[in-house]
Amino acid sequence: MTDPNRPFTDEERQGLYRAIHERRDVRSQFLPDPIPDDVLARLLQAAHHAPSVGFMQPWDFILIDSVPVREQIVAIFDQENEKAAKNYTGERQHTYRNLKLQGILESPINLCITCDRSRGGEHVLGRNSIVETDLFSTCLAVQNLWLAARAEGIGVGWVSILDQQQLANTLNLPEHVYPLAYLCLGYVSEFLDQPELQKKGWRSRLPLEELVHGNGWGAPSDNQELRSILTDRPDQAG
Ligand SMILES: Cc1cc2c(cc1C)N(C[C@H](O)[C@H](O)[C@H](O)COP(=O)(O)O)c1[nH]c(=O)[nH]c(=O)c1N2
Repeated sequence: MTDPNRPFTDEERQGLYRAIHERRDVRSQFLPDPIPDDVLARLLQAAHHAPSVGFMQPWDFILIDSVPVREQIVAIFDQENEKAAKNYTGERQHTYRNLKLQGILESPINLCITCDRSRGGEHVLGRNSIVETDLFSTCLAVQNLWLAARAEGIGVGWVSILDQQQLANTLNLPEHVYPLAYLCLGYVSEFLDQPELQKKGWRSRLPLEELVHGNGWGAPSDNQELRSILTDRPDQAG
């Protein structure tokens, strides 16, 4: 058995930061190649090892490879995306309509990660005050899977332009199970070097130093040394 207190080697630490910084939301670059079962199992294990409130583990994993089911999801997406496009006018709407925001059929497999809101019974440790902590926990499972996938060379795209009730009906979810994340998974032709929305001029990454406050909202931190290095990626410093 390995010692859980052994320090991470430099290489292990760099690998983790690399997965974090080079993870991308993928829509356009999927290849049709299937994901081998052992790789898929590792991704699901990574998700299942996420933290969860009261160790509730509220997630289930619905693997969707059926083309007819995925076509139904695309129809839900098209309907919601049309509504979303109408939130913009002029050039902005034109840009929106030219964004590719899902790879449901291009990817070889889709995965819906759900949150069973009743798992663990009526009183889940840590969930008595903030009831949404089951949803937060499930988001952490998504992120674990997303990072593990990046390390495996697999792209993940989150599709949320979907009517939740129609999605739940299509996947036959019981009433107490919430479809938290609809994900497209597959190998990719390339990982972009920056978020696709940034590359296409939709929105840019905010400067971290503007987001770090001291002792309350809006007050810049007094820690000048910290402020001066926030512009660099700390894993690449020195
Ligand atoms: C909860 C949630 C929901 C969505 C997303 C993300 C998350 C966290 N993202 C992906 C999102 O656009 C992307 O993460 C950002 O643009 C940043 O890019 P990278 O993920 O760093 O490549 C996303 N992308 C997309 O094309 N269609 C979508 O419906 C969604 N929905």
